[in-house]
Amino acid sequence: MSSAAIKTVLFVCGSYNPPTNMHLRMFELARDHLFKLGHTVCGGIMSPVHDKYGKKDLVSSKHRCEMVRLALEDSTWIKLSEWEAQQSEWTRTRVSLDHHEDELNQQLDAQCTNKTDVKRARHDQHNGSPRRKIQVMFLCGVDVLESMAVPNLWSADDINHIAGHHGIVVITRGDTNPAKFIYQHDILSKHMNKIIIVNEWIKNEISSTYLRRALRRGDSIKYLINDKVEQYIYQHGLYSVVESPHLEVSPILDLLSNLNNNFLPNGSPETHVNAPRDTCAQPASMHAHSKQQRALSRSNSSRGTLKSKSKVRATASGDKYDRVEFVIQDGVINVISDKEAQV
Ligand SMILES: Nc1ncnc2c1ncn2[C@@H]1O[C@H](COP(=O)(O)OP(=O)(O)OP(=O)(O)O)[C@@H](O)[C@H]1O
Ligand SMILES: NC(=O)c1ccc[n+]([C@@H]2O[C@H](COP(=O)(O)O)[C@@H](O)[C@H]2O)c1
Repeated sequence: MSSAAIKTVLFVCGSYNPPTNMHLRMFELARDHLFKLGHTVCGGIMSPVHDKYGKKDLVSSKHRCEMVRLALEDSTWIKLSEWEAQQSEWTRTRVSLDHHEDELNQQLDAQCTNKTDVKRARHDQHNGSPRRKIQVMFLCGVDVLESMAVPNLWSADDINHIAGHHGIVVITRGDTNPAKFIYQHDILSKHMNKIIIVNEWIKNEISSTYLRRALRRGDSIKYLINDKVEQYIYQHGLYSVVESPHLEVSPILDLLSNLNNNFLPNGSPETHVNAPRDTCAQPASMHAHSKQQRALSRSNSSRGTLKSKSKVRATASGDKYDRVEFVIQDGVINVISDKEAQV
C-alpha cells in the first residue's frame, strides 16, 4: 500500500494547560509538510492528559477539555479526544496512540459494507494483524522527543513502537537540533526513516507556561490564545488570574471612534496620551504606568496615528474608575483628572 493510500491522522497528547495558538499551529505546519511528502492527512486529534499526570499547576481535565473544545470550534479537521482524560489513571502515550488507531480502523471497517473490501482487508495481513487503513502518527514538539532520553520516563519498548509503528512528526522549538538528537538516540536512530522533522522557521516560543505566568501577573494574553478560551479562563478564574486586563473603557472607545471622523487625513502630529498627575509622560503605547493609562493605551494602541483638527474635552468612566477627564488638542490626549472610584 503506498503512503498516499494510507490515511494519516495526527495525534498530539499534552497538558493543554491552557491550549495556545501554537498547539493548533503545530497541526497546520505538520499537515503542510506531510502533504508535500505525499501523505494524505485526513484528521488531527488533541488529547489532554489525565489529571493524575500530576504536572505542576495542572487545572482539572474538565476545564482543559472544555478549553480545547472551544479552541477547536473553528477547525474543520482537528478534534478533541477526551479518552485519556476519562480513564481511571494516566495513560502511556503508546497505549493512547494504539487505542485511537484501532478505534478509527475498526470504525472504518464497520462502515465497509462491501464484502469484497472486508475480504481484501482480511487478506491484506501484515505481521499477523489486518493492514491498517488509517495510520495515527505521533506529532510533538522537540521537547517531548528529547524527553525520550530522560531515564525511566519512556520505556524502550514504547519508543520503539511509537517510532517504528506509528511514526513521529516533530516540530522544532527554540534552538534545538532534533536531527542530532535522533542520531544520538539508539532506538530513534533505528527508525530515522519514520521520523519527520518539520522546521518552524518563524520561531514561536508561545507556551502554556508563558501564558500562565502572564495571567498571574494580570498581563494580556490576547492574540496568543483563542478569544473564547481567553474568556473561559477569566470566567472561571483559572490560573490565579489576578484581574481581567480588559478594563471597561467603551465610552472612551466610542469617543475616539467619533473623533476619528473629525481628524484630518494628513499632516498633524501623532497622538500621545500624556500621563496623569506625576507619572512619567510617555507615549501610552510605550509604557503604561497606571491602570488608567493601560486602559487608554489599549483603546489607542490599535488605532495608529490620529490627526486632530480640533480641541475636544470629554469624560469617560469604566468599571474601576468613576471618571476620567481628558482634553484632545493637536493630536495629544491630556488626562486632566482620573479619580478612582471608592469601593
Ligand atoms: N511553541 C511550541 N513549538 C513547538 N511545539 C510546541 C510548542 N508549544 C507546545 N508544543 C508541543 O505541544 C505538545 C503539547 O504541549 P503541552 O501542553 O504538554 O506543553 P507546553 O505547551 O510546552 O506546556 P507547558 O508550558 O505547560 O509545559 C507538546 O508536544 C509540545 O512539545
Ligand atoms: N512514557 C510515556 O508515555 C510518556 C512520558 C512522558 C510524557 N508523556 C506524554 O507527553 C505529553 C506531554 O508531557 P509533558 O507536558 O510532561 O512534556 C503528555 O501527554 C504525557 O502523557 C508520555
